[in-house]
Amino acid sequence: MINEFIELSQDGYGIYDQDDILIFCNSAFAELNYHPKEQLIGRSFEEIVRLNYSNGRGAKIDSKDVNAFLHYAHKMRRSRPFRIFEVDFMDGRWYLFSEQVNESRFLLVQMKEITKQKILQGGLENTLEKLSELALVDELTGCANRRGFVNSVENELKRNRHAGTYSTMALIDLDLFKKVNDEFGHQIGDAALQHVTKLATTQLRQYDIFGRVGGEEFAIFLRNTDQEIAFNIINRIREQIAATPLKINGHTVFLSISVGLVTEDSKASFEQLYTKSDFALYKAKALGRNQVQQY
Ligand SMILES: Nc1nc2c(ncn2[C@@H]2O[C@H](COP(=O)(O)OP(=O)(O)OP(=O)(O)O)[C@@H](O)[C@H]2O)c(=O)[nH]1
Repeated sequence: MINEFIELSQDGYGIYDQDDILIFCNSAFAELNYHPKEQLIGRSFEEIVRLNYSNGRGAKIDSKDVNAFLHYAHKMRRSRPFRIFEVDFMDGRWYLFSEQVNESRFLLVQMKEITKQKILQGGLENTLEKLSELALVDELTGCANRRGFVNSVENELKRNRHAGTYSTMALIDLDLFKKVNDEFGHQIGDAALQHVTKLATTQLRQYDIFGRVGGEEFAIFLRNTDQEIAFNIINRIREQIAATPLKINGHTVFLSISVGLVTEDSKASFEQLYTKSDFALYKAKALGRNQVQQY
């Protein structure tokens, strides 16, 4: 009875003896090895692999070197009483293989097709990756959004808590941005936000953290940077933005930024840095905009 069900099964079943000669297989196993049962039984595992490989069929062999693959497979087969692993085939199908060894070192192989599950899993992984990216990235400018910025800065602060170094946070707000939108329209306003992002990020070092933390508000975190150097970097960004108007659709849009900056030792929290730089930003606005003020 069990033999009848094994023969009917969609899963492939095969038994290799201690010399790795195939002594039994069902029809599904034969079909998965692209030969009738009679042509497979009596052949060794190695012969079957070589046969499929020479016909461009069977398991995808990463190294493109069938000898290296066989060397690896021989090492792994019977290395444990039970093994389970996934195999992708040259025709695009995926199989879950399991190998069971008995006391006489005979090996029972079971092959179950999992192509559908692999496709779903791949789609799900891609979607998850995109979703987590979306959660941290600002769609308009491509830089970190508020959450992405906070995450990165908090990780950095955690890493540097005991380093005894200085870090700087700068809060940037576009000046009179409402007028830009009112005069040129929201679309050009959006382009201005992209323009500012590009100008700022090209001035920054690879490990500086930049993000859009509000509608027309950006923030920069400079680790390991004392006040004077930080001021120079941020002021250069301010000068560059003031000197590089956005030219778009025949318009020239002049932009400037106000910046509040604070430098603290590595024990400061994100909230402390943010509150202090916001305070300095308020000062920069009150004193006439297009300037950097330090806390
Ligand atoms: N185009 C565009 N505009 C935005 C976006 N987010 C916020 N804004 C605009 O930014 C403007 C901010 O205006 P306010 O907060 O009044 O400040 P301001 O005009 O920049 O003036 P000051 O900050 O005082 O220099 C508003 O008009 C918002 O509509 C966005 O994603 N795209």
